[in-house]
Amino acid sequence: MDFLFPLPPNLPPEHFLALPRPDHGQAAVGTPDTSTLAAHDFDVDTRTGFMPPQPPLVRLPEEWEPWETILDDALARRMKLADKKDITPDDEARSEQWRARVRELPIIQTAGLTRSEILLRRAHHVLAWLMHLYVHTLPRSTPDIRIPPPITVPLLQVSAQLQLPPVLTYSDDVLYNWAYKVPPSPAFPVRPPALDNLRCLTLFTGTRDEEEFYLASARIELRGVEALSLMRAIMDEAFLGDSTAIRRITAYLHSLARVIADLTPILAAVREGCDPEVFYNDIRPWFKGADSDAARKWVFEGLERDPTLQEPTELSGPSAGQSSLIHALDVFLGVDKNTHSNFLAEKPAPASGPASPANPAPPAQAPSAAAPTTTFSSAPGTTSVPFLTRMQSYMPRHHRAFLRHLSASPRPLRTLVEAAGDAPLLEAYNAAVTALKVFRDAHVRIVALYILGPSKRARGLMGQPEKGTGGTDAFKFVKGVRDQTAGALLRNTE
Ligand code: HEM
Repeated sequence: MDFLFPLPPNLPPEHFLALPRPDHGQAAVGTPDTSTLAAHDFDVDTRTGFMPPQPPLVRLPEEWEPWETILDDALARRMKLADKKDITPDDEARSEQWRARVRELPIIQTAGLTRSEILLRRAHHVLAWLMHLYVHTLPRSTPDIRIPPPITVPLLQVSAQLQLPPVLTYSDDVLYNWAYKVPPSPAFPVRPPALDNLRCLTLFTGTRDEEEFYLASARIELRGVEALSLMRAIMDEAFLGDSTAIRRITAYLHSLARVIADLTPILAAVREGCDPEVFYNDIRPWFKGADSDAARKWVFEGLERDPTLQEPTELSGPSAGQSSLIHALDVFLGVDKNTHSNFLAEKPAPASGPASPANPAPPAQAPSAAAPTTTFSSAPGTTSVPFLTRMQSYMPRHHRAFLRHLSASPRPLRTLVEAAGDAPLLEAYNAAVTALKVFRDAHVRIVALYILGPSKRARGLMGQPEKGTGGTDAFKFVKGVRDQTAGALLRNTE
């Protein structure tokens, strides 16, 4: 399939977008190979972007069936979060029964999974889900969180292969967690799913609220696919850089602004299917990673059974802050110079070992002149790497490579716009940045509704301050990123 952004239909022949280029024909020597912007190398599909074009695998082969069975069992039991106020001794006994079965699982070899990325992805999905179920059903009185060898060993091995942290990521709960609601007709077996034709494979709570929470992101990923082809078209034109190119880039940027504008109502629609109190009290606690619980350490038992394994250091839970699409928009528009400078300033850096496949190093970050503007502690990090940069190490490695490719563009769009001195181009660039800022305005409102409000109510009900910062830091963080997006608008200096 041709990845070039298709020209709008019914263009009059004299329209500038329809004019033949003066230099069309053979590509000049040194032309950047922007066709790779959505190539196989980056695992970015022309129809589904960062989502796979075919529904993810729903079950591992026989050899790994014990993991699938015990996951099915956990989900069927509808186990309760350990810190639920209404948890009964019966609930506790049922979840302990399940955890005992996990501890008794054999340590299944993972060598046979390494032949296929798709098998590895499903294994990461299943094992990470098992680990979160195990950890968050452990009674609060348990001093340390000990993750048993039947989970630790394969999860760390699979994570090392995928170069992902051994914890639930956005790719586990969004990118590789969907199926068609209604399968496509056999005549069109590989067809990107319509936004309303998606369902999820795995849910902690089995609620529509949880499903709609993941699907909001999935729909944004799918609607955003067009942005990737526009980026490619703009990069091609930027290489040519003549006056026709500037006019075309201007038009493409207005299209990009429209695509980004379409993401905002999709985000806002999460309210129709996901109740804020259900999200805050019943869904979000399952996502917590090791760094959300200052009082208890996560101990990975069985590391000594495989000398290649290392104590993991990156253990935040899943976040849409790991969406490569939104990062790609930031990077392409050059907004990341602002937005990717948000540091965690309050927490001490966790002890971090050397980078390894299981502890993927965050992408290299150019030293930023911008001072940290917000603190953020619901998904903490090191003091030396900003949160959004760190979140890139939670993305599938091909998508990380894609972002690196994008940020290494020899002709960055923002520089081009600044240098061109062309008012319509600058206006079009600002339209795209404004659309992203408007998306983040809506996101700030969502975080207020889903986290800040419920955390305040929880505090009120308890009649005492909630431990930690509640939702305040998350709220400050997303507001900071929104303000930094607005700060990326360019002024017309003419
Ligand atoms: C009920 C829905 C949502 C809630 C409650 C929510 C909450 C949050 C929170 C608390 C953060 C701070 C980082 C963290 O804790 O992980 C965050 C970051 C972020 N979220 Fe969401 N989010 C929601 C939906 C979405 C959706 C659908 C997207 C789109 C893919 C999205 C994209 C992002 C991005 C890109 C960040 C990083 C900050 C930024 O770039 O603006 N969120 N979100």
